[in-house]
Amino acid sequence: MSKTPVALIVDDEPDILQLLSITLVRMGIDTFKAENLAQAYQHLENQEFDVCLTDMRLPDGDGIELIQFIQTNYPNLPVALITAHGNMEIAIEAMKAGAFDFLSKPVDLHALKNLIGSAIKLNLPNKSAKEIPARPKKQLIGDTSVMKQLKQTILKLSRSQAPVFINGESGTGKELVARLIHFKGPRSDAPFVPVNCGAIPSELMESEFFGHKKGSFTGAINDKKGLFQSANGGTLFLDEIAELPLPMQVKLLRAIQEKTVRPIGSETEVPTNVRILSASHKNLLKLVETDEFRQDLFYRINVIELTVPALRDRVEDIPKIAEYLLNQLAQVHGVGHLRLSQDALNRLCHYEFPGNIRELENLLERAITLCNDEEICAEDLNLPQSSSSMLPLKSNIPIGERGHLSLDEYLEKIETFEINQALQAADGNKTQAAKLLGISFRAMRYKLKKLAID
Ligand SMILES: Nc1ncnc2c1ncn2[C@@H]1O[C@H](COP(=O)(O)OP(=O)(O)OP(=O)(O)O)[C@@H](O)[C@H]1O
Repeated sequence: MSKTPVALIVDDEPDILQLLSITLVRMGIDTFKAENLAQAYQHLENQEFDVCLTDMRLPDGDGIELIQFIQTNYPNLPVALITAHGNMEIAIEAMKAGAFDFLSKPVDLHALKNLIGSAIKLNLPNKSAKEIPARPKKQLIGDTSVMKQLKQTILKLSRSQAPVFINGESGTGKELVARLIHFKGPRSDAPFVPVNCGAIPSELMESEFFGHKKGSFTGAINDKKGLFQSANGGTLFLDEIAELPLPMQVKLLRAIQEKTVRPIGSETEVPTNVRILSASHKNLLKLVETDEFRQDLFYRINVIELTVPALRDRVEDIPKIAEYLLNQLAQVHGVGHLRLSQDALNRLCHYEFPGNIRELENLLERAITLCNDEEICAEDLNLPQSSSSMLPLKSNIPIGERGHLSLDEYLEKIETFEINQALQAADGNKTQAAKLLGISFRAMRYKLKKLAID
């Protein structure tokens, strides 16, 4: 029989303490109560706990102190802060200090149950291999110190419910990092729902995120669940969050803050229990300064920021990553063992990789189809002539030789050239090509149409 979970509740108001205790006991959890920090420290010394709930204001200190104490002395114990309603600043401070999650007063029973459920799962013994749900097959390869640090941070963050913003150039592995945070944490048997914010047409965004009721607008022929509801219990990964139009940013902030959504055409709010992870290759703080991204949303999603380094900043990892990707590609293509010649490896280690690991993946995939035997040589890689080139997508349009062309025609020619180069580097993937060019998917779609590029 599994052991009964034990919770520590810390609050200086006896009524609240009693109420929380009764609620938890009804959920099958043993509780210990403390009215101040001193009592809490004493309980922690005498008893092992599975979860701790603490109020912010305590007679001999505050909840943040307790969170820090637990982080240092009992790092495996999930602790959540109970805050005054709407006090997001304190909630964010608590999560930065290592709190697993927070609850707003008056405590909502549904939210409390979800929180306790996730916390208890954290310390359950590892599931047997059979029980483990589909995990991401892909691994995060790399032994450089920056990658070791990243892996440790992922493990730590997987135990928390805090929103994480993942920054890094296109193709560095931001989505992979988000998946790992999800799959190593207590939400792993619920869905991980990735969404590319730059790829949803603005007019459909609200319905995509929050769902709609049948008949609520032309074309709404059925009830539709939104992404928040699809990710319920799990994680919603907002990729390219900088591409969200401002009106949508307001609605998203509200949904995150209130933990409810209202489908279009519905009278009622639906509670949601979703962890938000987000990513962008852009500098969000700069966008906040130019009023292109809302500051309040920025602070809400960026409680913890994680940077995935560019491949050129961890060159020592290139051989291992290349070998790993080659093995994966060999399986996909049904070919035997493949290896890189020393020459090919040298070329890769000297290449700039503007498209990072995704570009390496594309490049190896092309090389597999070109190579004659099981060894991939430097020529098969088809890298630009000058391997030390910092800009492999250099325009070959002579600047200053506009000739008879008008300025617009000349600029269009350069644009067409650069877009074709990016499409080639991204193996025809328009979303990736747009990222390489530093433009949104919408802008890319517009330009492809305008310039009649196939
Ligand atoms: N460290 C790594 N080891 C092995 N494979 C990796 C690593 N990092 C990324 N990859 C692989 O590289 C590809 C690109 O990664 P991913 O999609 O996570 O990047 P991204 O930063 O989210 O890209 P984008 O900005 O374009 O959305 C994926 O196939 C991923 O599995």
